[in-house]
Amino acid sequence: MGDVDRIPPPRFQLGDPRWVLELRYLPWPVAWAACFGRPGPLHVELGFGDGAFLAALARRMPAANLVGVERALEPTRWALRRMRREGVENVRLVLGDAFAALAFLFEPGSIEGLYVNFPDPWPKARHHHRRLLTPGFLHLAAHRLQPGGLLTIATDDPDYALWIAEALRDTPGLESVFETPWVHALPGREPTRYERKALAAGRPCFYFVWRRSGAVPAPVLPRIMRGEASMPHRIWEGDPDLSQVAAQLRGRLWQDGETIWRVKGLYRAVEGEGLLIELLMAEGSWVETVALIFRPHGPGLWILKPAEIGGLRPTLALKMGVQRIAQAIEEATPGLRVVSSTI
Ligand SMILES: C[S@@+](CC[C@H](N)C(=O)[O-])C[C@H]1O[C@@H](n2cnc3c(N)ncnc32)[C@H](O)[C@@H]1O
Repeated sequence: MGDVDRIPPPRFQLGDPRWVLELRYLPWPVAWAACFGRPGPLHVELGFGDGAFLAALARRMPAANLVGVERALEPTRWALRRMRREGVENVRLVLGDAFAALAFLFEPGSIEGLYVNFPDPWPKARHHHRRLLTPGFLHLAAHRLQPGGLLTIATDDPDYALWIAEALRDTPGLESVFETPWVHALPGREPTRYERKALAAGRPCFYFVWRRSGAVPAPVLPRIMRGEASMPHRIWEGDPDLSQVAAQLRGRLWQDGETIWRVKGLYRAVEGEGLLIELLMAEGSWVETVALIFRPHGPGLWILKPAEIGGLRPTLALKMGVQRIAQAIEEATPGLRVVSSTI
């Protein structure tokens, strides 16, 4: 057997603080001028893929500070290589979710140019909830742009383009810089990887360039626990029956004002005992899925806590979600005695 069961070491480690920043380790919001070592207009690309567009933009605007956000590791790795190879100095790459980055890393009215190139269209209606562009996202984008700042979106999916045109029209404080909601060519633009593919296949592209032209009301965002809040957890003494706990949790839904929690999935540990609880949380326009772990914590003790993955932040909704799951566990296991709790 030997090494078969061992997890291989990561092929690549991000740890290059000069270029790559991990969302979960950044202060909210980031003092970008300090991060770049100089003030400068902020330009942000969300979902930068291989980084070609970002690198070209950085060369075209040497005085600007450019931030790219991408949630997938592999493209971030390609982009990092590119920045090094091409000697690009005025770019920082953030590994994390674009919505979260926009919401928490950037001050209102701070971005001069925001770019979303070829966001995944998720054409099936039942997958629309996976789209990056939602009315809530566009509202947030408008709020983060400075007055006169530009939001540029490109897509080759005609259905998505129609949806985007309508959604932009409904977003407060934005207007198209053109007479029409989109144009089919933007001269001088560096085509992205997806754009090249679309153009090579003869698919027309739709380019939206919308300006922040008016007031934008503050969007509803998750409330963050301030101060020295520790991640919510609870420890019990007792002997829970995991089947009972799972039965108590399966499909549960809770609502408190604007916040909704739903148990999306339950997974039993393959080795040892334990449950992984997938919890969907929606607060205002913010929707995220977190994983909570319920497992033994020393002899006779059990712990419920968020899993340390996915750039979790101590939001109030997370704390209240852990509270609800803890209550359900206690309902399923009458003999449990709380030993310690931060919820
Ligand atoms: C269709 S690709 C387009 C890549 C590149 N912009 C281009 O035009 O070639 C969409 C990219 O957005 C990234 N992405 C999708 N949803 C995201 C999110 N919520 N946060 C950050 N990146 C995201 C994907 O990982 C992928 O790299």
